[in-house]
Amino acid sequence: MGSLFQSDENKPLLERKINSNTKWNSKPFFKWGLIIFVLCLIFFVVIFVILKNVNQQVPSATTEKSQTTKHKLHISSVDTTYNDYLMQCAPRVKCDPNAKYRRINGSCNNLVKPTLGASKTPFLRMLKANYADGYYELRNQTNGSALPSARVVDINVFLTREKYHVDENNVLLLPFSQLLAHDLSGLTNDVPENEFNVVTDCCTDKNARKTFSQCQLVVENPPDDPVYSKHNIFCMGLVRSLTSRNYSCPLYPTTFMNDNTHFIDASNVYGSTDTDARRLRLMEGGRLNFSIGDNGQMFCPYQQKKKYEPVELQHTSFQYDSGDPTNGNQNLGIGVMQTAFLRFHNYIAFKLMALNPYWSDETLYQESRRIVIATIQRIVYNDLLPIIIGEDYQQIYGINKENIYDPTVNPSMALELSSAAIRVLHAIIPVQFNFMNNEYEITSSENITDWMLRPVLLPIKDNFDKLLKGFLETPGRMVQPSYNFYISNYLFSFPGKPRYTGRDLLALDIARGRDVGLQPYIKVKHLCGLPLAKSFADLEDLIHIRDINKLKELYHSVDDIDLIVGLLLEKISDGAIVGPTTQCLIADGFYRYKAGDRFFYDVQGQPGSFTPEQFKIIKKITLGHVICAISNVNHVQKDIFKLVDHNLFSTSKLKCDDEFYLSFEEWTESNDRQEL
Ligand code: HEM
Ligand SMILES: [Ca+2]
Repeated sequence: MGSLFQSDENKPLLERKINSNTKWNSKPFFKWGLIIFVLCLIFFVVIFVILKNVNQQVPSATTEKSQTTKHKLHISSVDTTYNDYLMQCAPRVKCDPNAKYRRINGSCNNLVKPTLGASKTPFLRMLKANYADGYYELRNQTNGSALPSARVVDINVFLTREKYHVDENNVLLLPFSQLLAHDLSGLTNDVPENEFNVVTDCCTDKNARKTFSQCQLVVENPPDDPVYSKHNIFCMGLVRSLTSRNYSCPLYPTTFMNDNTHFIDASNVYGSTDTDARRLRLMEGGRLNFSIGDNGQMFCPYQQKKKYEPVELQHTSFQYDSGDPTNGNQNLGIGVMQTAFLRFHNYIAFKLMALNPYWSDETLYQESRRIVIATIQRIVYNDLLPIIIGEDYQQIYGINKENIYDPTVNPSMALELSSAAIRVLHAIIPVQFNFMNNEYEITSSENITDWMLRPVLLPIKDNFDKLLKGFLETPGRMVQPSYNFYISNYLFSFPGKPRYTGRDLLALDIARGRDVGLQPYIKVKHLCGLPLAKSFADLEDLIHIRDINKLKELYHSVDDIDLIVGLLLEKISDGAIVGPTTQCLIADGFYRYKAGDRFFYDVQGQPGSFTPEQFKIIKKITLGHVICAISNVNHVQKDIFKLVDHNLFSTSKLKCDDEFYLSFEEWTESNDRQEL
């Protein structure tokens, strides 16, 4: 031992100096050395355990590494096939870094990876795809047996206890959220056709399931189905989604492409391809093309007859055209929103033209578009998200901060979000829409499911205004563990045919999660930093024991529960309208769509940034301004998504004429000459 310390001279200088300054002899030094050694050992063990835990929380990507963590709550997402997509399929894109306006297809937002967030690029995955064959076949339970039928899950867990709890929010929350959903996400059905180009119904066509892989998503209705069995309807002919293979881009594991731009950029108003955008433009005064309704009001243009139409669209007399016509026509609510933002665009274009008579059609179009997009982004982050995930959560997550653009953030939509978490809001779909006049009288009501894919009611008389008024004045349905009875049974029933020819939206959502290969609920919950459930009993922290017991009867293991099923059953978090895992997934997504968007309205120092004076105006625009500008509704509430009884709180109703005047003076050319 002594000899060890005799060779002290060979030690590094610093250490030797310390030793020389202390009067340690070899014995205490040995003692301290041992202590330091033990402390180091403990330190390394702790680090090892932490790292192991982190690895378990975020399973490694198949092809690409995790993104940097931006905040302690942020999910380190995996981006499974984006690099493969870049190498094998991405088109070459040349960007102009000085371009002032975002491109229609979303490319060139990120100047390093120009296709990030563009339309027809892969959805992001937070966790690896979960398929039986690791590739495409729908997942099985952990014991190898098939998952329970999605319809059976709905009937047993949700449908039988369907009650209608009303909310303090109004119905407007629904169509605006839906408009947003289809701005961000566009998964397309892979509709099978036979050799005569006739669309095949995967349920009724006996051979279809053997012939077409698309038909694997058929959902079996149980023999004791409360609605369908007495009419001898034993299945729902759902079809799988288009994959990258349909875009001549064979990626492994199966990759789904977003048909819309991933950004919040009103792509469902303007289109996600240049061809669509051009078709939708009037090419005059910067305005969008439109049609005229009964009373001379402006509506979306009619859709030109397409050669091929999915079966659902064939039974309608006419369809409106828009940036996402399939979803834009889906129900009267989203139809109102599509119309509202088309009108708002044309309203702004008209105002800008009055201020700048010499501006070209292109400049008027792009400037109006830029203001419309900024308006939508502002409503989402200022008014919508605080209701959905809660203001505090939004603050903690860092979503509220201005000017947070970071080119390393991937702005893509995650499948966990689009095919599960956002769809939790399907629970707020009411049964009916009320038509209301400015005297607050309900003049009629229509079942939403009776008018799916049939926007024919919209342009009749003053229906548009009355629907909008009805949205503002009718209490919404609270998020709860069920969808309403109609949407759970009569979705897309054929006009003229009985309602029971329809489908079940909740079963469809469960099936869609399986189609895109989502991991089960507990894995995603754990990814959000919540405890990993190892048994059904462990679910009790967030799910009611009564529901756990039902899940036990349906699923073999806690590890088999479908994501959306768990999300819908979770206790609602304080200050939010959704549970903690949904909150976490939504927060993650909306952090991306902001921090990953170079053209986000509050980003400064970019060619597309608003001038400080323009920015001040943008910050004043609310959904109230939009409604007042584009409709005959004459009063709106300040908290636009809150239900305010006009009898009790007449002062909280603001008069459109007085309160919601919009001026775009800051866009006059003399003020903004360098930028235009
Ligand atoms: C009356 C209102 C609504 C109806 C009838 C409705 C119905 C539907 C249907 C039928 C689908 C396609 C399901 C599939 O094949 O996978 C869908 C998809 C979707 N819905 Fe809704 N929905 C409504 C409102 C909402 C709302 C309020 C939200 C929430 C923000 C929402 C979010 C979504 C999302 C994110 C998708 C997936 C979009 C995609 O990736 O293509 N929906 N909805
Ligand atoms: Ca978009």
